[in-house]
Amino acid sequence: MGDTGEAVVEDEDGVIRTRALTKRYRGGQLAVDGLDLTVPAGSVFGFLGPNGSGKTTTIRMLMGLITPTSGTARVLGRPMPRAVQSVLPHVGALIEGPALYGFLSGRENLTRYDAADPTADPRTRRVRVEAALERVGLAAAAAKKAKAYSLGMKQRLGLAAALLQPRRLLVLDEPTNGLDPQGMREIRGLVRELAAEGTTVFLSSHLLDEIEQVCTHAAVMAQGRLITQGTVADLAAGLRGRLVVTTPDQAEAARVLKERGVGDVVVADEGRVTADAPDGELAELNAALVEAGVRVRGFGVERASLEDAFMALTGEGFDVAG
Ligand SMILES: Nc1ncnc2c1ncn2[C@@H]1O[C@H](COP(=O)(O)OP(=O)(O)OP(=O)(O)O)[C@@H](O)[C@H]1O
Repeated sequence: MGDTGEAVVEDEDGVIRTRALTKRYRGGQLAVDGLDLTVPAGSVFGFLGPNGSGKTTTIRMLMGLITPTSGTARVLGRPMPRAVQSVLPHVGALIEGPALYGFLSGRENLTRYDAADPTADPRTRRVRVEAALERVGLAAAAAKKAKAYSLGMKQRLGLAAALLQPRRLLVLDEPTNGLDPQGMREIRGLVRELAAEGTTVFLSSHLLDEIEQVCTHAAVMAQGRLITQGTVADLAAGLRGRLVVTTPDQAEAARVLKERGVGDVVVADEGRVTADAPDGELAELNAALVEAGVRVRGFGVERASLEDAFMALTGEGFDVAG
């Protein structure tokens, strides 16, 4: 809306930056509550939270589709929704499933998308469309009608549409939702490739392992609020792992561990004894167990997962289903 004069710049404070971003829907629902988000350039940023935690609402504000109730959002250094016209050409988005014409082929759908972009040169349209089809692995199925596509193929076609132009930022809302494991792998592989080429990718997910597999950074949402954000490694490392000893001699193992000053020793199920990961040498502890006659069948530290981090932070489980 008029604010297209300044060039889009790389904001050193992040490709996406929100401050106290808040959305209260008309019905009174506080969907996003005071969100401060910083997405570094070049990151694959996972926006994680259970269903209804405010992810889609945030993405819709970032893309200028809805107006915040209060607070600010900057994308590529420009304020949204004010600078929507200068920002969106640099952003590829896949939100709530792509809108496709079922009676048109994949290729024809992409051609339509490209033609709807006033900045796209019609003379090079064919080349762009073929390159995008190739990119997402749909070249062989390009002549098929979109209604005959599987969910995964439709999702890939949506991604192809987002990739018709080189993008600085890709915003993907639950890109693997409803896909089978093979489809998920393909989308994740594509995300990794795009990131390797320097595109910042912001993707929402309610799947913790997905975030752990593809993201460098993550933010965790619950009930409209940001719980934490940072590198995925730091989020999990913020929690110490658990020592896990597998043995038929659980009571004796527990006694030895306590004697050695190991904290929070718990006799668990399946012949396991767990405890805080110790500071000292693990081999010595193992030797002490063996020396005391404990039959050690397994011994090691289990790394804390993002799911552990989420539970530690919220005191709640994560709805990994769905
Ligand atoms: N248009 C709307 N009007 C009123 N309330 C809404 C609207 N859209 C979403 N909400 C509510 O806002 C909250 C956040 O929803 P949102 O869709 O942003 O969450 P989400 O994390 O994206 O979840 P999902 O993964 O289910 O899409 C929910 O309580 C939801 O019911």
